[in-house]
Amino acid sequence: MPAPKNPFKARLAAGKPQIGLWMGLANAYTAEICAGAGFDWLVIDGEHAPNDLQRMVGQLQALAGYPVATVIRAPVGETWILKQLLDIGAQSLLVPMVESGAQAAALVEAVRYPPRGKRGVGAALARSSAFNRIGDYLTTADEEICLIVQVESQKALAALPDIAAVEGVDAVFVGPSDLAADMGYLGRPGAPAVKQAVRDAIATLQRLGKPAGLLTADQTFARECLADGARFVAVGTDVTLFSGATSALAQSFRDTAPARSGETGGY
Ligand SMILES: O=C(O)C(=O)C[C@H](O)[C@@H](O)CO
Repeated sequence: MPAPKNPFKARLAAGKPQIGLWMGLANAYTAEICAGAGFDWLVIDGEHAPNDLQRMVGQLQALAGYPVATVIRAPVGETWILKQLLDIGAQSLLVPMVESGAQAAALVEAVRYPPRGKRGVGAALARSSAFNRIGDYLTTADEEICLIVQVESQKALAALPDIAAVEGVDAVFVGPSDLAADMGYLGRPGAPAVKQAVRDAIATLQRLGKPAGLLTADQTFARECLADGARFVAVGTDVTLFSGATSALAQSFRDTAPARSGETGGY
């Protein structure tokens, strides 16, 4: 019995665009709500959300029964955490702050078993092998791993051809927020210069035949990038949707309610 097929990787290979959502609420309950929304893929963010391994396992389990692909973003591209994420069952890994071909090649080694790589062999204990019930996991896992590297600095964009040329890098995610910061537009991922840099990167990746993706809550920009050839676009985050909606609802009554007299509680 082989490792499970990776639907995210399969859709990339088929050239089908995938619409996703970023999850930073870091819990299985809201992850399951997102799973039923109709997105093609969901990111469990291990970099900027309070996601530890136990929380990420819980979210993987909550999502397991739904027709949605899961991508886990590692906090950093280091072997020790990548092997743990793979062992808990992540098949698609998003690794931040990749800036060279050499760094990308080292990541490929980290997510592959010997002899093609250096991933530690712990499948006997791992959820990824269905706790050792997938008999052929060790010899079939590599093919179903999808390694997505993030380019999010000017240095990374300059190295984009080298990064994209690395065998084993399955896709490249362009990070508008960090790219903006690096370009001198901190907090302004929608600045024209940043948007152009993102679109140029997508065009380069299209030319190199490497799937490109990004995260943007700007739906117009998302559609522009899809038209440019982006293959996996996250169009929002659970945190900002939840935070924005709750604030808007509260404010809508603030505009009509009398000024509070300072009393508390007492519903
Ligand atoms: O640089 C980016 O953009 C990303 O990598 C996504 C952000 O980190 C995400 O957390 C939204 O701010």
